[in-house]
Amino acid sequence: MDKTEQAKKRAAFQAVDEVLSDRQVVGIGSGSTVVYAVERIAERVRSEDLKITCVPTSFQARELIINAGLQLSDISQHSNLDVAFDGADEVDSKLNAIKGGGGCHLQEKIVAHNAKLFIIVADFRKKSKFLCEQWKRGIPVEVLPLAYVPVMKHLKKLNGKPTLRKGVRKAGPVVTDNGNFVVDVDFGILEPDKLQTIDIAMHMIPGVIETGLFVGMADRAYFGMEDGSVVVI
Ligand SMILES: O=C(CO)[C@H](O)[C@H](O)COP(=O)(O)O
Repeated sequence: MDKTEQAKKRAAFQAVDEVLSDRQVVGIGSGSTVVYAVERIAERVRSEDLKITCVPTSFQARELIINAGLQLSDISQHSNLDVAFDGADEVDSKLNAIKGGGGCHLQEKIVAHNAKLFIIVADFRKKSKFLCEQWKRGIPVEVLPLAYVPVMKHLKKLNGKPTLRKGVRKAGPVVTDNGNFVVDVDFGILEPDKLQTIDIAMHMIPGVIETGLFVGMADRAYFGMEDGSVVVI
């Protein structure tokens, strides 16, 4: 396992060990770091006989839950979650985050918003002072397919540089689990006090379904560092 994978695993394991307790309803995020959180939840469920109910944020999360033998529910049956564990593309020093590198931020945001605790697990590459310092792909925005052209026009008026996300093997745009497109918008480096204004402005554009800016949502972030430590903010 390389250094980055080890860092992801350490962060996820420590977060689950410190936060998870019996009889919780737990949101399961998406991406590669959350895989380790699910691994640790499943280990603890088995060894401590915990009663944990899991709410997925994506097709991937649903499969992770099922394959780990955990109890699967959904947000309509369990809309009051105790905690949600999720990865992030970048986290600033005030715990604001960019999510949606994997295109799952709509369901991730719904689950995080309905959780008492929202815990981010990530490796050292995701820890920044300001958002978009290291993450150069822009803010992921989920967009209604028929509206992507006018939405991109209006994102440019906000001084953003929008790009329609294209598939790697698939010809044409990436389609989310919800049947929508993703537009990645580059606004340059974003200082914490600018985030809410820009997020509200994007939400005001008809056709924008959800942004990957998670402003003031995270309660804690666990970063696996290169030196083997875990930094918690
Ligand atoms: O927001 C996400 C998916 O929509 C992921 O949590 C984010 O992309 C981080 O993924 P990884 O843990 O693989 O770095």
